[in-house]
Amino acid sequence: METDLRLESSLWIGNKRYRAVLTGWHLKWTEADKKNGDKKTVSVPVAEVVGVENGRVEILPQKSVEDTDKDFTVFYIKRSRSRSTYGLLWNLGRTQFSCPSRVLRDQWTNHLRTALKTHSPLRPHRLLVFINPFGGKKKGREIYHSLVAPLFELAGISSHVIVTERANQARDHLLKKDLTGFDGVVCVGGDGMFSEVLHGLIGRTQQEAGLCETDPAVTLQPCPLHIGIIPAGSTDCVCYATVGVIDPVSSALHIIIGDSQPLDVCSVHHASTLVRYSVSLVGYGFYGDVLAESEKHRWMGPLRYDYSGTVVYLSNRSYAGIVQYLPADPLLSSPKDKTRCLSGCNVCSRSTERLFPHTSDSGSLYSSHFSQYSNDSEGEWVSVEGRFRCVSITCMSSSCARSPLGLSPSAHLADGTGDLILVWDTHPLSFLKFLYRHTSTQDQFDLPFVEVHRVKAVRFSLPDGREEEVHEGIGELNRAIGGEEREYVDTVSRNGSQQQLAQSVVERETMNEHKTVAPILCGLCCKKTPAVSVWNCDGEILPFTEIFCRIHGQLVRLYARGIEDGAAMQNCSQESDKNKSRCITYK
Ligand SMILES: Nc1ncnc2c1ncn2[C@@H]1O[C@H](COP(=O)(O)OP(=O)(O)OP(=O)(O)O)[C@@H](O)[C@H]1O
Repeated sequence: METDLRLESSLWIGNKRYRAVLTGWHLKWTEADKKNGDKKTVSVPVAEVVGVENGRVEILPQKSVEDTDKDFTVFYIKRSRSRSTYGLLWNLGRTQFSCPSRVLRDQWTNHLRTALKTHSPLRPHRLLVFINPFGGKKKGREIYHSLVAPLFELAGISSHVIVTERANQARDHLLKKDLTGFDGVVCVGGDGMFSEVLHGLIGRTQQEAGLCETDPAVTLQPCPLHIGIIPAGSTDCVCYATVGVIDPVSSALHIIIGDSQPLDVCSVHHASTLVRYSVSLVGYGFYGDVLAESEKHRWMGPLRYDYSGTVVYLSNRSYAGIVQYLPADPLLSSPKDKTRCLSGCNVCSRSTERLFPHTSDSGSLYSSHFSQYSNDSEGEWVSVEGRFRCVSITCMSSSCARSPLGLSPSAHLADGTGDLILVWDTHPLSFLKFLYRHTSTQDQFDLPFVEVHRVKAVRFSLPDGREEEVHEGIGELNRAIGGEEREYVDTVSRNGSQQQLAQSVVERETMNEHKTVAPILCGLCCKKTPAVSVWNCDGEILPFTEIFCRIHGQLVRLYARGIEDGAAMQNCSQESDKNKSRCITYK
């Protein structure tokens, strides 16, 4: 096949002559009229060619076509470093080639298109796109139509676009409508919009497999459709943690070339109900309180998180609880091993083999049924009890622009585990040190009051005597979200119901007679300290305090590849000409 696709000839870029070679896996061009030592070669992997067009064509920022019959334009991925982020920005590279004849031009374009089909079989052809017009700065529509749609068109992807008119529309669509013919689902919005798509796709997959999502003991079926995220929200945490940059063009290019990044998902249950799915943070104590407080100040915009963080910090709260966890195999990895889960991560690759041992291709991966959890449940549960500043479970590093290394810098995207972070009650200044370390490169786990464990499942309950009081709170919260306990607890909306939830949390705080930690300072913080906090689940308040969390290894797949190591790529680009074919470099 490689020999069939091989093509070699002289081509011109401007008035310079190049020797161009298509080998099947790479398109390379080298200046022809220079001495050997001065010759520069550009090598583009075929897998990273976005499209090939006849004529002299420009796509971004505006499409323009000059239809000449001896020219063709190749579009491909070009990387650049971003000053503010760890990952690499992907831009649309473009080179216009001229041929001596139309016949040769057609030969080049045909060969390149055939090579694309042969060597990039996982590229999507048809996508279902949901745009939240109200996410972030309300620019979702503009971002999609000006930056993303032209790239999809160039790559020959057809898309069915739905601009949402209400919260949960995307989730409901995915749960109920015909999805035949789609290769993936793209959400244009923030983490809330991603969560809608996540819930819709996981729910739909289990429905079709006849599995009961609400039962924590059931091993869920991985979703067959990929998810693409075009960041257009306020925080875009999931995009940052899986692509390394928050940039719509980079994300669109990952979708186009059919990148595939498996992702672990944490299911959160209360008794026999499924409460929610999470991919980044399930946090009790500080993170729950900050979310509840911030919901009261939505009018402040993104500033509300800083304000609420300060208020909650000053109120100096800690909460009693019992945490039970099922440790993951310590021989595989550790949350303190100082490694980072980057593109091509070995730990995650080995996990794919471990989680799906009888599958060699992605098609059968989705059709088999697994028993990963039943083996794990034979392990030993560990139980700890005490007062905590916060209890957090995260399935990924949860890095973001503010905390570039994240809540758990060595967490993996797809190893079937989560990291449980326990911050015991401590002096306010020590806790401040812990929080501050998230913004620097200092190790936030290297503190005597912090523990971190790699886990498969976590159970949180309240010490004896607290349950009744909490159930009253749950009843109150359930009334706030509109009635009795439901099998599937609907906490997805960040709008009305979420505000009511926050309000009822506040009411609960002021009604509460339990005061366990003396407030420091005054004014803001002289409210009575509540006996229980709330859970923050990927930015939503959960209506239950006692929960059970289970990590489902590689339950979904994103059009992403994890964070590319910018430093390594740079070293690669400094390699000698001889080694360049091994590196993904462009000039
Ligand atoms: N048309 C709509 N009207 C109102 N709410 C919507 C609509 N479409 C989606 N939503 C809801 O809006 C919520 C927030 O959207 P989104 O996540 O896109 O933006 P964001 O909150 O600004 O960003 P982030 O989640 O990254 O902080 C989501 O939970 C989603 O369910």
